[in-house]
Amino acid sequence: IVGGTDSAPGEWPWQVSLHVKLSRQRHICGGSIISNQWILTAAHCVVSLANPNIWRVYAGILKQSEIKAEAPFFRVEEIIVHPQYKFAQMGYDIALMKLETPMNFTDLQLPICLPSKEDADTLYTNCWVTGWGYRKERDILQKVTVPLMSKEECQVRYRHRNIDDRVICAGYEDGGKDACKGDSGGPLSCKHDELWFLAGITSWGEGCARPRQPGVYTNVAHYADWILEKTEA
Ligand SMILES: Cc1c(O)cccc1C(=O)Nc1cccc2ccc(C(=N)N)cc12
Repeated sequence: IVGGTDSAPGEWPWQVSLHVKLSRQRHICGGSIISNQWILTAAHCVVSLANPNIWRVYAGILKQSEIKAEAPFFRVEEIIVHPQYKFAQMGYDIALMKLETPMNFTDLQLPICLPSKEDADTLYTNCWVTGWGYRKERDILQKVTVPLMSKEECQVRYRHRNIDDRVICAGYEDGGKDACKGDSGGPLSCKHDELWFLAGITSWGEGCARPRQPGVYTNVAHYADWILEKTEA
């Protein structure tokens, strides 16, 4: 996150940190709790690390420094990448992780509401992106508020890309506040009528926090059917 501030404990209880343990262990991406045994993240986070056994899901944490050898984590039973995913800039940047054991919800680990297909054109006016990503891997979970941008304007900013209703763009004309690498897979959380909705999944952007180069997020409402089909099976 660029230009953000420290989050408070329990402020984003659906935010998880996805770690991979090979010879060493490190944070790879963010993710969101959408039920007691499903995490939603970005396909580009998992597609080259498709073995569920190397992943560790940390929930209910605020600081990466809380993640010590004895810190509890959830193992991953299954990873489902969207079948049409090729690379982030082409869309379909969405993936599901099924936890080996369902989690108990606490004040520090709770699901976020999924938008329905009909919510695809809701005009959210209070959206935040969170993560432990660049600049400088941060210890405390960072948060920054970002205004949503129209598809038309976003297409102008990314004229070599196809910006359609499968993505949401958000950012400032003058830059300075944005998600960045390492925040990938994490939530774009929008508060609407007193409830928080998972409007987007942090996907890509040209650099980070550059003027006129907004962040691009997977439009979760567009994939509502796919998520239900895969998680209700
Ligand atoms: C390619 C790259 C790096 O190597 C290091 C840092 C950033 C980048 C980059 O151009 N963009 C990015 C690479 C990977 C994930 C990203 C996620 C969000 C954003 C965003 N601006 N909202 C930019 C990303």
